[in-house]
Amino acid sequence: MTSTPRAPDGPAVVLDGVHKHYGDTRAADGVSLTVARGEFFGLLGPNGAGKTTLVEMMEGLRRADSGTISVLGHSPWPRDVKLLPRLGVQTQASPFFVRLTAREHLRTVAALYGADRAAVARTLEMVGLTEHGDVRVDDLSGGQRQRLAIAAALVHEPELIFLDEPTAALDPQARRALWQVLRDLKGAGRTIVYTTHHLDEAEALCDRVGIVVRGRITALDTPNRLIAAGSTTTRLLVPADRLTLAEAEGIEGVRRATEDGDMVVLETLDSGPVLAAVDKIAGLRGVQTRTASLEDVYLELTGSGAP
Ligand SMILES: Nc1ncnc2c1ncn2[C@@H]1O[C@H](COP(=O)(O)OP(=O)(O)OP(=O)(O)O)[C@@H](O)[C@H]1O
Repeated sequence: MTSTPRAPDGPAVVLDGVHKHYGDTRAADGVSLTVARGEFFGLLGPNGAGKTTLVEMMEGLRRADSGTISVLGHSPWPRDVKLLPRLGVQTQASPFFVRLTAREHLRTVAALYGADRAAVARTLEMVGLTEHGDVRVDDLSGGQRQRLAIAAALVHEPELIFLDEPTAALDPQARRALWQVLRDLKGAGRTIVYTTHHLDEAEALCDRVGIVVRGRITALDTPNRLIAAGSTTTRLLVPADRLTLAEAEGIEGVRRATEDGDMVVLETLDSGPVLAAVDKIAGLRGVQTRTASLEDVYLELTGSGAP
């Protein structure tokens, strides 16, 4: 394996005033951010917000129009052959050698980076594909292929790992298993830049998240601080057979009441008095309380409307 000396300190990624336009579309509109070494950094945002553009500029796959980008202390553009082995990249359209088996595919990728055969077996095991190692890539299921793409990003033990919606096609078990793999990688000191549409995932895994809207970072902090600074709305869910929408709307302190299946959902900034009022009308049996989650904050920031 190429022995690139590891810079002991300095951030993993620094973007400063980065712009990227496609015609009139501002895919990156003056983005500045720093990802620390060892950090698990999440990028969130609606479709077309500019996440892939940002990540691909960090990976050296696209060139910024202006601004500066530093990855492990180097400029990723023009592509730097010394930098590439230190990066692990899984994209939404990762290339495969489809006529090879999963194991052969991974061996080929490993050979490109100078990683050994033991790394291939270890990485197949890590993503739960050992028993599918002899299956041809084009015969793997969508989720198995996705796990192989993740394995290909990890096999050479890169310092900085870019994962673009890695759990999109995974079943719940595989998704949770990948979470553990990622936590272990973080525990081993790797830096992870992670794009996802799963807010629960970002909340569970990421040290910090950046929320991208129309090419700009509109929020950047730990999930907990974003939640604390954002929505203070509490939702009370009351069985609809005991409280009508009109009754709910009549309770002082209720900002909004909606029906969701067999529950009436009351949104309030002050849950105590509202709970007391609900108790008087309907009793508290079966009443559930939901405090704000990262998803609420995300929906507020991206203007996608409340659920
Ligand atoms: N090569 C390109 N040529 C023209 N427009 C592009 C190109 N690549 C991306 N865009 C546009 O730039 C914007 C940002 O796209 P990007 O793929 O970065 O968004 P994203 O946040 O990754 O979206 P998604 O969540 O759907 O993957 C979109 O409006 C997209 O249509």
